Amino acid sequence: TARRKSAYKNITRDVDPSHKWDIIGELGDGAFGKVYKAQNKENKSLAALKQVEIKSEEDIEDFSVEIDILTEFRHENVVGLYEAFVFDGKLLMYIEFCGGGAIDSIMVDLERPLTENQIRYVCNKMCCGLEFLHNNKVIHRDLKAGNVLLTGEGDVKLADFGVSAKNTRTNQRRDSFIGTPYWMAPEVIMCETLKDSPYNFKADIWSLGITLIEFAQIEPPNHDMHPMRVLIKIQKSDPPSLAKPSKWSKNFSQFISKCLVKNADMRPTAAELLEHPFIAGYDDKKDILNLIMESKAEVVET
Ligand SMILES: COc1ccc(Nc2ncnc(-c3cccnc3Nc3cc(NC(=O)c4cccc(C(F)(F)F)c4)ccc3C)n2)cc1
Repeated sequence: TARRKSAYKNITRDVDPSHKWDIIGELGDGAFGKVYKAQNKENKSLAALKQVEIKSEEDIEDFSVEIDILTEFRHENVVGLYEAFVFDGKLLMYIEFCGGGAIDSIMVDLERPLTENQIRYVCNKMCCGLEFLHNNKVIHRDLKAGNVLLTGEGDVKLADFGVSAKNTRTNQRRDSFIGTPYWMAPEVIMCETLKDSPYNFKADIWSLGITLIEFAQIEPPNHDMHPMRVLIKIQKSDPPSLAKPSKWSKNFSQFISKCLVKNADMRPTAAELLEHPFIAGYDDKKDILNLIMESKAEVVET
């Protein structure tokens, strides 16, 4: 099938990756497969390596969507794929390594939320990445602080460590796997937009709004509720907002309220959000660089 061809296009088969890449550490045991830190033998560049057991061609199909997205749609605010291999019954993906890690881990390590200026910078870059993905018909589906990576140079990269974005292009969902509910837009839960695709890209705009509250408060709204209860609450309740609005600028509260509109059609696009005074032209990475230095220093101490 055409799809199978594209899977080959971006995957190197029957070549042993260890000729090119050394494994130099472990990044954690993800929801599926293991994730390592790897270094390119020639140019010394660093990668995050995900290895997954491959039992059948079907398994490769699953990952080919993700590999096609990361290979074909390259953007400075989306993680980049160096290369993918199928070798010795395993699929291996080498992703450019982001030295700062994920923003949820940074907030947990430092035991504090981001400042408003850090949020403005990260939000601006997330909207750039989202605009790019949406223009290429890619819906992220699982935006949250845990899927926003920082590089050592203070760049912001959208990632997806979950299972949701794999079928992005085909919109077929192999299993009716439902993502983490806290960030889920009302219509995604309701699936009222089922007539076209279960999601449209405006769901990412809602999740962006929830992620901004998470940046400001370390946890998303309703984090203390049971996930099943949250599904009902998100549908029934008015959109959430900042717990202590007086702590934040009017622009910030207003930006969030523009994202958190229950009617998806009334939500702005990422491109429109880039014009909002909260983030328009805000490009000062100073505060984010300080955050990364502190977070790295903190790790060294412990
Ligand atoms: C514990 O401390 C750290 C320190 C640094 C890092 N840095 C880092 N940098 C790059 N990737 C990773 C990573 C960590 C755990 C699991 N996977 C990681 N990257 C990765 C991402 C993907 N795929 C995506 O991010 C992805 C998949 C579908 C869609 C999309 C998007 F929509 F965003 F384009 C993105 C595939 C394979 C890998 C190895 N981790 C992580 C943890």
